[in-house]
Amino acid sequence: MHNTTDLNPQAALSMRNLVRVFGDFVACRDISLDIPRGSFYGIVGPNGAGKTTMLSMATGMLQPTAGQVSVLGVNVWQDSEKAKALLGVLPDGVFTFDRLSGPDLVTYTGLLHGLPANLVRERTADLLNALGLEDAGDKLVLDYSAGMRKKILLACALVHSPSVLVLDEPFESVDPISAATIKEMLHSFCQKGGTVILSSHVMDTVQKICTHVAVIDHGVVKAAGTLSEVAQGQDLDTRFEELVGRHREGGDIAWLAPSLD
Ligand SMILES: Nc1ncnc2c1ncn2[C@@H]1O[C@H](COP(=O)(O)OP(=O)(O)OP(=O)(O)O)[C@@H](O)[C@H]1O
Repeated sequence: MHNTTDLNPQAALSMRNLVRVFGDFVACRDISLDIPRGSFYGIVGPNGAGKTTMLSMATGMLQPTAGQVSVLGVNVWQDSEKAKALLGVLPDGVFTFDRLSGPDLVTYTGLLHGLPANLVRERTADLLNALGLEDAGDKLVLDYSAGMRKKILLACALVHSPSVLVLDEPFESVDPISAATIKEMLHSFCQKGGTVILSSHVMDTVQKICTHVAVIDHGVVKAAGTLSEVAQGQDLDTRFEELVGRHREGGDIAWLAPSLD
């Protein structure tokens, strides 16, 4: 039994009292969450709720103002090299080396992780093929479509075969056939004992593929647990609205109408 104030070394990802302040704005306010190993964990919340901020702190990309986080018992901010080897991260809209071709970007990422060149070559080919990017050839990532860009960054997150995947909106802009392939890939990764944490705005996707879910709003965890614990017998969409309670009146903007003359 672990003290709830301590990081939980059994968890895939354990966060304790994470806080992030930007100027005088508190984006994350005292977030504590344990993500069980082998779970498929959905993070949902309205725009600006703090999901990306939380995941960035949890993956060593954004320094917390306060709090602790560990991945499989390794402290992310004290032992960052070891932690980063365990993590595969698809960040939301950050800078990448986009003047490289897709295959070069994945290869470069694999080599940075210290993998041997022949293994990187094989894995790069497998990933491009599985994600339907084999025809992009030498096109620079800069010239990729939004969905292609998402998929090549996913390939970069997977190339070193991490144990815990943290994916910020992995299906955004991705076509339905590629999305189905990615879901299958992630599902099989979980079945082998891997952990997937993803943020999404699509409740239907979360309801269909996730085992667990956390609802974040205004920088705090409103509810977290298995899907059925959080949904409490309701549709996840309905429960979400109930938890964040934010349906706004004013959907009818009087001047927003086609000109009929
Ligand atoms: N670098 C920054 N400087 C100032 N404010 C920031 C910064 N990064 C994030 N914020 C603010 O923190 C809040 C949470 O942002 P965050 O990107 O974590 O939300 P989110 O839940 O991921 O939203 P979305 O669903 O729209 O992607 C927002 O109000 C945002 O403007």
